[in-house]
Amino acid sequence: MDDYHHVVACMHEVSNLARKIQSEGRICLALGGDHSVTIGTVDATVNAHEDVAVIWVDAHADLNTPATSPSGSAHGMPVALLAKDLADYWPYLPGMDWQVPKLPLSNLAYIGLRDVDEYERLTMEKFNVCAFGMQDVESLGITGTVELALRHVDPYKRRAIHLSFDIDALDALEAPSTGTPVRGGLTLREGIHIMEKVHETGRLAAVDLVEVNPHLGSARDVATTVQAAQQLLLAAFGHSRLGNTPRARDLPLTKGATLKKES
Ligand SMILES: NC(=[NH2+])NCCC[C@H](N)C(=O)O
Ligand SMILES: [Mn+2]
Repeated sequence: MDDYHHVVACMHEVSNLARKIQSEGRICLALGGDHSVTIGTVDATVNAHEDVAVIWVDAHADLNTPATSPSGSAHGMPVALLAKDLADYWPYLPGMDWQVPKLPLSNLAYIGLRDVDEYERLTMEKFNVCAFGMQDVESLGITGTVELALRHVDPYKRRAIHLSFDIDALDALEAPSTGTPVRGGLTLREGIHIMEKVHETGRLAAVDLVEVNPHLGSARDVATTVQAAQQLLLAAFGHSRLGNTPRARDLPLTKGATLKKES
């Protein structure tokens, strides 16, 4: 692919901004768009924190290099570019001098895989990458899957967590407006469960919600996809399906009503 270095150069800006947000102690949210935005956002997370775990929820592994990619698409490559273990597999690309691959593949877990290219498979086997494909979600259930994924990437419960969620991890019925949809995926409920459990750790540092493309599909497809993305994000940021207690913990009195007994 000839213009990958342009993408990488733009991602320098994204990384700087995302790093600033995280250094202020805020959770960085990136909405996309192309999954290659993670070249900037994950770079920021690994530089803003000592020790980082990545949960990558996706139908695809996004683990190609220019030498292995069947499509040449940048969104199929970000994990390979970020991975420390794969540094030697990249040629020198002008514009990417700022980017140092720092993420150990052992700190990453995939959830939702069901469309993995041959060389991505080979890479996963060679580097023993932790991956929960849809078969695993079927046999372990989503609760077991998330528990094991978190235990793998963050065994001592002390790492900052970067959660990268490609909307195509959801079944194409749940999120049709995306560029590379694959049937047989997660339900929205399973996606929400992942978000809730990662939120519960209290160590969420950054979230990407990507590959939402409102230019694809009918108006109904777009509404379905955008609503799914909204539900996922609410869950990631602490919205409870059972309701959240208001910050002001007192129940307001209706005008004219008086409390007879202190409760
Ligand atoms: N973020 C995505 N939607 N990635 C899809 C990648 C598809 C395919 N594996 C490729 O490398 O071209
Ligand atoms: Mn992806």
